[in-house]
Amino acid sequence: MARAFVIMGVSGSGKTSVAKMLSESLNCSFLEADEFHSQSNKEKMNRGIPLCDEDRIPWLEALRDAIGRKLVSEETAVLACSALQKRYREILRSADPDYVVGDYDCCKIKFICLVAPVEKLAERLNMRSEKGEHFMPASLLKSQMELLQIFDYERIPQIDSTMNLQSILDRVLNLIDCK
Ligand SMILES: Nc1ncnc2c1ncn2[C@@H]1O[C@H](COP(=O)(O)OP(=O)(O)OP(=O)(O)O)[C@@H](O)[C@H]1O
Ligand SMILES: O=C(O)[C@H](O)[C@@H](O)[C@H](O)[C@H](O)CO
Repeated sequence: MARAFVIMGVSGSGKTSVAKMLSESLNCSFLEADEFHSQSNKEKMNRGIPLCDEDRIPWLEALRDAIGRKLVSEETAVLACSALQKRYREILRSADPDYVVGDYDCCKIKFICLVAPVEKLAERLNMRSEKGEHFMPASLLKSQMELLQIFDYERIPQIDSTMNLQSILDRVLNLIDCK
């Protein structure tokens, strides 16, 4: 059965790195949420201004549609996406046409959250910005951490993202039972 695995978490938690490796392991498509942001969203973040729901909702809807297209064609996909709030994840979950709100076990959209201490995340983001590799500044970490909200009943596994990437991947593969 095709599923969509969403590697989620705040900026710098390693979503892109882990999701790419996972898609290679599963030999499936990789979707990068950053590539779905409008230019104005990226410029806003680059100026150190957190996005608001008005900025995020069309972006999440575009991601939902992209996941939906994969599922319709019976393709498994891996998505790297912050998905910080439950209401954002609900938009992504609705890519599964059979999703009944609250029935997380049956939903074909599965979330795995990467977590790390803020100091570690800031270190990574500062290093990345110095190299000019990304639009996201470390100054947005506080707002990202404040927004991250996971409810126990969603049963979203959390993985310590300070481990090396291979160990994180092994953990993810064990969790999704696809090894
Ligand atoms: N487990 C890890 N060990 C060492 N470095 C890591 C690890 N995970 C990520 N990094 C490094 O941290 C930086 C951020 O990683 P990555 O882009 O994958 O995170 P992200 O969550 O996708 O960030 P963003 O949401 O800002 O795009 C990169 O330079 C990456 O190489
Ligand atoms: O929801 C958000 O605030 C944004 O999507 C950010 O999380 C960025 O996209 C990403 O983390 C930076 O690459």
